[in-house]
Amino acid sequence: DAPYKLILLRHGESEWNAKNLFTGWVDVDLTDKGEKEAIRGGELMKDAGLLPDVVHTSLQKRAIRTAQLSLTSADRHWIPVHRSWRLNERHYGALQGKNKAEILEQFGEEQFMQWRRSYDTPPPVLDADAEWSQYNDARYATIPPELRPQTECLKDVVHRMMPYWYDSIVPDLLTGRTVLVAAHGNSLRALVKHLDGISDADIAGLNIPTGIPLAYELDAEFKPVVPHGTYLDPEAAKAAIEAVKNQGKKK
Ligand SMILES: Cc1ccc(S(=O)(=O)Nc2cc3c(c(O)c2O)C(=O)c2ccccc2C3=O)cc1
Repeated sequence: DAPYKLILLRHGESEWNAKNLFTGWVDVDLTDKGEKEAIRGGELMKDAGLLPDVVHTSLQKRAIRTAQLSLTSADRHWIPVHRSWRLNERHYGALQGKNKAEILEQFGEEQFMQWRRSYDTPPPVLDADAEWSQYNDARYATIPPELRPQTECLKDVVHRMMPYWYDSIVPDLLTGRTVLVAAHGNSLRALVKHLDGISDADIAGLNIPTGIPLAYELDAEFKPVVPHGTYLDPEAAKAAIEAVKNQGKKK
């Protein structure tokens, strides 16, 4: 019975975050800093006595390794793990592999700002045989080709993530298990949008700090007992959220 315990953990710095490139479905690894963030995330769970019984993650190594590193430092490396493309980062289409300057040059400020704020406008598609395409990657062979993303808007991410929430995560919660979801900025945004009932207009402005577990207690209707959940290191979370807000204002 309620309350159900859910922990969200966004992977830390990746090799392309450090280079300020759009990553999306490109499968880059964590940097040393990103690994340390994951380890600290596990320590925070352990200190809080919030021990996952099962973990759900994506098919991308930065999330898979964040799950493993955090669970190891929480002494919970032995729990069952489930991986799905439905928890992958948002597919950034033709922007994958590009930095801000290249995008501004190629598409202009107007288009850039529109994409940035938009909920339902996807970037241009990435051709199946393009340099940063994963269209023919073995791990996506089980997705029917017509369903395989070649670009996504946030709305697309919500729609492909929600079946996984209902069919795979909720059943685990219903058995009384504490569930860890170790995933990405936009796949976690999609989940938080659903949990907290955030509007299409507001969700683009929501940033989930990396490496700090976000704990939700859900009632019998799967509504958060505390809206927006509780970060296991509230000060660090507050500072990180402020920093991203200021970074976004930077020209
Ligand atoms: C690689 C990169 C480019 C631009 C930035 S930003 O400082 O301008 N902030 C930023 C930019 C964007 C985005 C963003 O969240 C952001 O913080 C987007 O979400 C986005 C979604 C679909 C197309 C384009 C964007 C987008 O340009 C950060 C990182």
